Amino acid sequence: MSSSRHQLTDLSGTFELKNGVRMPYLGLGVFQCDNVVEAVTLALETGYRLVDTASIYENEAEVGEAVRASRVPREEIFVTSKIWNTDQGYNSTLDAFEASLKRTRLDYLDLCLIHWPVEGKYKETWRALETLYREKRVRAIGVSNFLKHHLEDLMADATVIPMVNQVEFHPYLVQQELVDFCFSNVIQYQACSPMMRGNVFKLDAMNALAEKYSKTIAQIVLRWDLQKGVATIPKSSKKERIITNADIFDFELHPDDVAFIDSMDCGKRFGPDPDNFDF
Ligand SMILES: NC(=O)C1=CN([C@@H]2O[C@H](COP(=O)(O)OP(=O)(O)OC[C@H]3O[C@@H](n4cnc5c(N)ncnc54)[C@H](OP(=O)(O)O)[C@@H]3O)[C@@H](O)[C@H]2O)C=CC1
Ligand SMILES: O=C(O)C(=O)[C@@H](O)[C@H](O)C(=O)CO
Repeated sequence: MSSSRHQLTDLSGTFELKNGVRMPYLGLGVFQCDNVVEAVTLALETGYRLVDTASIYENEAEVGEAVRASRVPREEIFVTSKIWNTDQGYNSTLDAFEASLKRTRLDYLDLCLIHWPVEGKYKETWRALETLYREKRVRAIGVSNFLKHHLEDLMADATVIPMVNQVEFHPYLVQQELVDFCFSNVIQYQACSPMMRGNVFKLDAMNALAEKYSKTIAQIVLRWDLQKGVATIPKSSKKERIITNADIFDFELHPDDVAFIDSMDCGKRFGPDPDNFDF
């Protein structure tokens, strides 16, 4: 996937989901963010139009507060939340969704994801998300941390194909086969932990690329995401970083450098393995 498919001209840019809803390329992740209202407010002022939260992050209320107080109209902001593992199942998902919405004090969510593929539960969870989607309580539905076999299993019974798969994605974990499967099924790939939970800043090879382009390592890795057609949700709670992380629309990585970053893939995760998690 190259930049030629997308213009990648500015921070207001979006990927079109299978149902026509437009999802911003880049958003602010707020896992373990200690100043959510301030960070989301600044991000929206900077031009970010997507915020990624989850019930387990225990900050949906702060995300909603910042979104509601923003000068940016609600319809221009894309809010994602997720159904946590212990809430999976049909009725419990409906309840968890209502609880999330209540905490945000928003009228709707833009995207709701199954957070992890809990065996024996995720199909019923999906059926509940399909209900919420049909009832127009949420503009798009998707999954997170789903591998190809989880997606194939889910899609065998689904009436709505997931619109997004949010997955750990960075230079050490590309999972190209999963990326290709999602692209061929029009499931938008979205990178979580795009900066390897901070570990990308230790890589000499990324530092060399940053020097070559006179950019920061964060800007290189986030630009690589977009040139691969992958949406991305970097987290920072620091003012300067929230601003500079989004400054990725005035340069283009050469295809050889995109391929070079691809070649760093060694299958290393910084988060849990979707086939082996216990929470
Ligand atoms: N669906 C899922 O299961 C998961 C979803 N996510 C989502 O993805 C988001 C991002 O992933 P996350 O795991 O938080 O990690 P990231 O890969 O985004 O890395 C965040 C770390 O990088 C640091 N950082 C950010 N920008 C810079 C910079 N320019 N220079 C130096 N350091 C920087 C941050 O520190 P500081 O804040 O101090 O700047 C923080 O320590 C989450 O917030 C969450 O929304 C994440 C994990 C799993
Ligand atoms: O951030 C998330 O969305 C996650 O699910 C993970 O961070 C997960 O909670 C984890 O890393 C637990 O160790």
